[in-house]
Amino acid sequence: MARIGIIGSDGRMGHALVNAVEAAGHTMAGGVDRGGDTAELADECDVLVDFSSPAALEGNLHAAIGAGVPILIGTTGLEERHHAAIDAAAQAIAVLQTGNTSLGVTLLAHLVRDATARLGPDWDIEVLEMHHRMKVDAPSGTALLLGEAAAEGRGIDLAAHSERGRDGQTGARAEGAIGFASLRGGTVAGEHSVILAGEDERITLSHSAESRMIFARGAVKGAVWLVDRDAGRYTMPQVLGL
Ligand SMILES: NC(=O)C1=CN([C@@H]2O[C@H](COP(=O)(O)OP(=O)(O)OC[C@H]3O[C@@H](n4cnc5c(N)ncnc54)[C@H](OP(=O)(O)O)[C@@H]3O)[C@@H](O)[C@H]2O)C=CC1
Ligand SMILES: O=C(O)C1=N[C@H](C(=O)O)C[C@H](O)C1
Repeated sequence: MARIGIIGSDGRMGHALVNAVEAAGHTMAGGVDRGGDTAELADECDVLVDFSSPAALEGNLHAAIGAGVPILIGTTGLEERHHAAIDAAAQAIAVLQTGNTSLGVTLLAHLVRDATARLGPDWDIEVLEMHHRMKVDAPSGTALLLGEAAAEGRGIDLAAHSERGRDGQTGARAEGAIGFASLRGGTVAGEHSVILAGEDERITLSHSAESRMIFARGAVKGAVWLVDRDAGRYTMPQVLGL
């Protein structure tokens, strides 16, 4: 039984996580939100789970390192500097960061990597996502994770090939681009499609989240898996054995 501390406990994911922790037979060590004492929480738990905000990331890593506890980071909207901070923290503690903790998306990323590795470069890659009206970052962390999988399969660098937010006289599609489009509205928990568009045919690989519980269950699994791991940066495929 693991004692799990939740950062962002009063948010949409925080509420789902409380349910998932109890359902899996683990213990809620406590939760913090904006202005809370994350260092104190870290001292009282076996693992921290962070679904809050990129602005909180550095402080959360600092608290985890201070207490010597692992941390699972589900927060999205992370930039290069956040990933550098995670890499540095992973020298001292076990860290798992992912844009999506669900089993379905973890498998989808494998399928996307495999498909883009098998198809030639004349197949255009587009990533489409839709989320609820309250989501604050775009493209979603999952869209970026899937874009990364597509880029890996094709053997290219995602940053150098991303096309985001097309508008106006864009010109023809850049050769080798990986395009991203984001829709927002209603209460959609998470819809992602990777569209592979070739000459006269198209393949769509997609995932639909029907509830936030899929993310919460995956996060609890990942958090428990992190307890007592050596320092390092880990991934959801490692947790799920995919
Ligand atoms: N990886 C995955 O599988 C998933 C990732 N996410 C990501 O998780 C994050 C949270 O999503 P969601 O729950 O919908 O968002 P919410 O806005 O509902 O919840 C965020 C919570 O974090 C709190 N918070 C904000 N800033 C801080 C801070 N500095 N320190 C501690 N707590 C803070 C907020 O408090 P306050 O309201 O006071 O600001 C709020 O309670 C997002 O980045 C989202 O994209 C979501 C689903 C799945
Ligand atoms: O903010 C959300 O709600 C979600 N965020 C994650 C993302 O950015 O991909 C995961 C999930 O799609 C829900």
